[in-house]
Amino acid sequence: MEDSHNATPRSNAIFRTEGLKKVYGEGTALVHALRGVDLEIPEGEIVVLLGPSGSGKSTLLNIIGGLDYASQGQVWFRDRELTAMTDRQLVAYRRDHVGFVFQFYNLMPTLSARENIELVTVNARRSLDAREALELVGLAERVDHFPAELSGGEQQRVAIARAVAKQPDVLFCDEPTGALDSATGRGVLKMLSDINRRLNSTILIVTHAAATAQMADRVIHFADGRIHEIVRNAIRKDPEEIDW
Ligand SMILES: Nc1ncnc2c1ncn2[C@@H]1O[C@H](COP(=O)(O)OP(=O)(O)OP(=O)(O)O)[C@@H](O)[C@H]1O
Repeated sequence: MEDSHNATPRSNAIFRTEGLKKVYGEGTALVHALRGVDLEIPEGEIVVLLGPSGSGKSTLLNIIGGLDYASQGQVWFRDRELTAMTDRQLVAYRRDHVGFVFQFYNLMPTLSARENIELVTVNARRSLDAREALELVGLAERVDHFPAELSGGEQQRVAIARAVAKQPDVLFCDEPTGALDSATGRGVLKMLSDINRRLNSTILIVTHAAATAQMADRVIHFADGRIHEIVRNAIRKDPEEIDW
């Protein structure tokens, strides 16, 4: 990644925000999606963001993930200020450091599982090959299958393999189990928990499923564009041990 602004000293936080605000729209149609968020996320943790619909969770994820711009305030990734980066630097940040997993998988329907993964690893600095990535999610035998030949849970596992193939420092997961039944969703969360252990990736999960909080190191409760409460779990449960 290219150098950007180094205004503050390094801490063990992978992300830090100060006074982060986001306003959508203009004139009388203003929406205050983030109203001043101060946050530190330590390296290597699983962090779950919970909160009512419209409280700003996805907005926060998108800004930290370099997909959207803040209106005010600052965000640091390690010692680099994301909010001071140019578009080109943000592209490099996403390419080199970040993986995304969305609710609806976002796989290319005309490409096989292998090709979907190779599409994103072709420019990556250090990547697993498609088969290795699919092995991580238990789908190595489906490497030549197309999305339409896979169940929803399997498609989400391919999407996770695609996100982790770049060996990102951080995985952003926006409602990763929102389109899945609970047993399949539990399997997907187990994959994320295993990836956190094996690759040491920091994982941020936005979800409506409150029980997911039990698999986290840290739970951020959001309300009305602000952090309402942060809870640190003494014990992190395996998704298979959680009472859903
Ligand atoms: N592109 C946009 N333009 C205008 N308003 C937006 C835009 N994106 C989000 N909003 C508004 O910002 C607020 C926060 O939305 P956000 O999607 O971050 O909430 P959320 O907590 O993730 O909600 P959900 O759980 O329903 O996904 C909402 O009022 C939403 O309508």
